[in-house]
Amino acid sequence: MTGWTVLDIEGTTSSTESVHVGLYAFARPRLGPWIDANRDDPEVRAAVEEIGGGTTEEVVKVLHDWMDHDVKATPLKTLQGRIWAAGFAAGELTAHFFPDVAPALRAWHAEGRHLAVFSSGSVSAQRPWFAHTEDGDLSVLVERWFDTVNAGPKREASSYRRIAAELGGTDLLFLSDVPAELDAAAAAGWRTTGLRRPGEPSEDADFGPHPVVTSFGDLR
Ligand SMILES: CSCCC(=O)C(=O)COP(=O)(O)O
Ligand SMILES: [Mg+2]
Repeated sequence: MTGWTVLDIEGTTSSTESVHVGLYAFARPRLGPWIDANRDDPEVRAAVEEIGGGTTEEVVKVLHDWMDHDVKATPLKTLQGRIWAAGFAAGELTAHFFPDVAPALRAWHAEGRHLAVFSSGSVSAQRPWFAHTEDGDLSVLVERWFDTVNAGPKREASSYRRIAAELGGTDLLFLSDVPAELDAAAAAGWRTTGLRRPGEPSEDADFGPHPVVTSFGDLR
């Protein structure tokens, strides 16, 4: 078995609740103090400028509004990711993965399949998310990490072409719970499979022409 399987996180490897309730609630009260403490950090300064600048209070108001509406804006993801990374490092956060995910990732890796992640969550959040799971450190199984900064928006085919150029090869499979993301990957020539997990927002989604599974255990 060769080629790459590229994983979405929220709704695919992990529950929406674990991201929205666990991670978002952790970041929300910390955004303002974090920005104030790290104003001189180039990444933080760039994120604040991209939001439009202003006082910390004004910036946080925009960030909270994006979080309330689950807008996956890159500057929000950058700042959240840094706060979550600190939370994982301090032992204050643990990642949630659906029970079928760790056994499947270990089996695919053992068979020689390459694994990568493409999520709206920043790479600085993706790595500790995979490293601090109830099933142990899954980050050692993942060779490449992509987000909206180093790949581009998840609903645009150009992002999947960019990732394909980075990974090389032609056997590329993208797993996601969002049909528009699968459409973009398919337009770039990738194989796709939708995750319709019970209790997730994608439960009633129309996946159109994409194959659909409810668990990683159903994937060959
Ligand atoms: C652990 S990474 C943080 C998850 C996150 O913030 C997010 O927006 C996940 O979106 P996805 O593209 O993986 O559905
Ligand atoms: Mg998702």
